[in-house]
Amino acid sequence: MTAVEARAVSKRYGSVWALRDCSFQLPANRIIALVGANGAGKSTLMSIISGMLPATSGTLLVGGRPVVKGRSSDGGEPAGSRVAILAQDKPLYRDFSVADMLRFGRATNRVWDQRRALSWLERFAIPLDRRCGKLSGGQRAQVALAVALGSRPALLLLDEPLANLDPVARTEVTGELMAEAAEGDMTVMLSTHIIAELSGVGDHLLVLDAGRPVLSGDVEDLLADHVRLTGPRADLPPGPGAIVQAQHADRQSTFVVRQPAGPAAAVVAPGWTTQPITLDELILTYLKASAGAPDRLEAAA
Ligand SMILES: Nc1ncnc2c1ncn2[C@@H]1O[C@H](COP(=O)(O)OP(=O)(O)OP(=O)(O)O)[C@@H](O)[C@H]1O
Repeated sequence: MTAVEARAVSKRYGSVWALRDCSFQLPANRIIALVGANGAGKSTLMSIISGMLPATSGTLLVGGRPVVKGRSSDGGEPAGSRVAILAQDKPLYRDFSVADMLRFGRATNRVWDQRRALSWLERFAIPLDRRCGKLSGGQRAQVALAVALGSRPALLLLDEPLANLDPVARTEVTGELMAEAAEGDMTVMLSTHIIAELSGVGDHLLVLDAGRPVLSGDVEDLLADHVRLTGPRADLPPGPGAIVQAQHADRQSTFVVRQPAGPAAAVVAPGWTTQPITLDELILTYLKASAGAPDRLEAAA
């Protein structure tokens, strides 16, 4: 099942291309990590997926249905294409109590699951009678998450939502979200520019660089498919596969290679060693490779 499909989606703000010809498919009921540097286009992509922002060109489908700008999350669409977005600024009414925010959620969403919202708040010990303006940044993030979860989205978009959480809370939140996704009726897409935040979080990866997807896939598959080969200086690695990165010193060459049939295809030629690659290394390798590509995005049309 596909949660989100992008077909040649581009977005231009004036003369700046924020997204350029993005095509990808993201599987349903998973945690998708959307990774990219500042300005890579993550917020823009999430805004388009949520229907808040129109694409300049291309088509985006959620749950198989094209996203139409302005369609609200309670606009009557089928359950499979309901989207909730938690943007960086976490809109909460400062004078509302936490309980008021849940009432607000119930009043503004056609579908509302009070039990789900309440149990999230209980899980993180957020006092219902406290005014939102008196909550810490991390607690406000939890309230916003509870309201988003209460709307029972098929797709929950979290735009750098964990920034205000301490490391313990962050691990707990992502663990709970993974459990909710594993129950089978919600896909979570969370964006970050901090690769270290990712470990153990996303099980599917989408890496954006300067508005283009440079890597997408199941994290385990990606890690299994890539290998680092080090050996005597050579122009090409000693086996099949696409070269993602090549580095040469006087007497030694190192290649990161994407192999056609997983690590079983690794050819260990005399003098060569193979090493697995970590998730951080994999992402950085693709970002570096993309930065060296000739058609970088800065050029405005
Ligand atoms: N409203 C806007 N008007 C003009 N340019 C914009 C606008 N919003 C974003 N941009 C530009 O589009 C590009 C992508 O921005 P976007 O906010 O989507 O990136 P991001 O990956 O979410 O970045 P960050 O991690 O810093 O939040 C950047 O070059 C940004 O300056």
